[in-house]
Amino acid sequence: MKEQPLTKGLYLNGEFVQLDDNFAVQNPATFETVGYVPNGTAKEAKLAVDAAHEAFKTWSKTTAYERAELLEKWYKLINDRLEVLASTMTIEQGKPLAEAKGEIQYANSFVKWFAEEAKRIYGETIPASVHSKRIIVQKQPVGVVAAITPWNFPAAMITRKVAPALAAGCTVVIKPAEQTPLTALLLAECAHEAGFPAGVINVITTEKPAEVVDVWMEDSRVKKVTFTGSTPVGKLLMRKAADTVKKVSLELGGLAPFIITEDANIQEAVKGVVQSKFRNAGQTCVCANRIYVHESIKEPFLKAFHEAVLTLQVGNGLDEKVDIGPLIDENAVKKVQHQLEDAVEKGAKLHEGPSVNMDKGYFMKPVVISDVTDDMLCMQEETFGPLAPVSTYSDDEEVIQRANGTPFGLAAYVYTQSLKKAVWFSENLEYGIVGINDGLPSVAQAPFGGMKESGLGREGSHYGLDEFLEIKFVSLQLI
Ligand SMILES: NC(=O)c1ccc[n+]([C@@H]2O[C@H](COP(=O)([O-])OP(=O)(O)OC[C@H]3O[C@@H](n4cnc5c(N)ncnc54)[C@H](O)[C@@H]3O)[C@@H](O)[C@H]2O)c1
Ligand SMILES: N[C@@H](CC=O)C(=O)O
Repeated sequence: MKEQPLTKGLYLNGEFVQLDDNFAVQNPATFETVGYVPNGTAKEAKLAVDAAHEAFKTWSKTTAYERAELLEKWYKLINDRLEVLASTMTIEQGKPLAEAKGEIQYANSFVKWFAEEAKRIYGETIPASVHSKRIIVQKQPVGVVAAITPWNFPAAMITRKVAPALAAGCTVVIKPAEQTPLTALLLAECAHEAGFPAGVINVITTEKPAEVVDVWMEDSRVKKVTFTGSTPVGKLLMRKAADTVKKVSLELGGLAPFIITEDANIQEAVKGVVQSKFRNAGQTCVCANRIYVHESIKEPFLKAFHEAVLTLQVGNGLDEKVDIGPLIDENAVKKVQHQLEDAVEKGAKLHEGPSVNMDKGYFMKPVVISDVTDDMLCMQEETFGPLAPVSTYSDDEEVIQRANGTPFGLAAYVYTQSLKKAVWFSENLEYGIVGINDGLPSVAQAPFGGMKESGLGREGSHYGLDEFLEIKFVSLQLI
């Protein structure tokens, strides 16, 4: 029997609210409508800030232990609903069910980590230069936080922001991506049942992102904006934040180099590059985008890489044999196809991928191209799809220059068996995250974020908590 589309309300001041105007959520694998959610407007955006501002007055005064307890309850409810959260994510976003479950666990690891970390928001005392004074440093929550998230990680990009914000004592207004609001609202249902007070968490779904987010950018009660998404939208928000001098964290696009040196273990490098390149059909900010292989191992690497790619199965993510689901929409498919055509026109060699027999859905087969040069589009702009361009290099100085020669600086990878090279590359790559013989470096306890135009600030770890805290210097004179 065909499932009925889910109908959900947006989450405002502790209630799920229906609106007359709703928009449809489409399954990118089948084009079916899988849900309807409210099309929030400036009105709901303002009501959300009113609620979050009011709730901040009491939430910010709770003890770290009280906040930790609620975060732990949220964690447990998310865990209990792992299956429904994952299947909802697969039908609205497309990623294979096993990957969706992995994302829910990854998302929940932030809730767990920050539940524990809430209790470790330590201040400091600093030796004063006169007998009569004491210098005390206190940390306090910044206030109402606006969190704007993308569709590629519909759960983890929310919890990576919201869990530390709540742990710090902030309240939040969230705008999930229009493609993936259902997962966000299920997370809100878990939070509601966990017992967070009304107004502490608000989720405004909308098909008009600028209308909602502009209200938050203009409102001086919103003290911080934390955004994950494309670099152009991130820059726009940074400009808008200037008027009220909001704190800003930006997790933006990448163009990750994946360097395989002459002494690398080729089988391990292939495993790592497949993991990094094709996770979420190539739609992750830290995906290998430019693969640089030392010229002396080009042939054995390409052969092993191509063989591995031919084993990948493309299809509907609900089918458990599937490794690669659909892309998010038609524009995503067009962008990757355009990069592929541009590369082949400029001389790249195509190594055909596995066959894909889907009559509907935004599917693309994974392909490898070799003889790639830096003037090709796939080496200059984020691909966000299953196209793997392989270029060769001859010495380390040359490849580091090519790897760093971009405005992006999110993640980079190096596969090598030489300790000296591992250290040299990790010190010279201008990237916020460097995976050495590791194609999957993201974890809750480590700082995630980019340099240059890939972003500002860090998420995850104790650094990610600092983003939601003000530092107050109290100068105490004993008179
Ligand atoms: N660095 C990271 O941690 C990280 C993680 C995931 C994704 N990303 C990046 O995100 C991008 C893919 O996500 P996307 O396509 O959803 O990005 P996007 O910038 O189009 O959208 C991200 C969010 O911004 C909202 N938005 C869009 N236009 C807006 C506007 N004018 N004003 C206010 N909000 C607006 C969207 O509705 C969505 O919620 C890629 O570039 C990827 O690298 C980065
Ligand atoms: N893939 C990232 C998120 C960006 O897309 C992660 O590992 O957290």
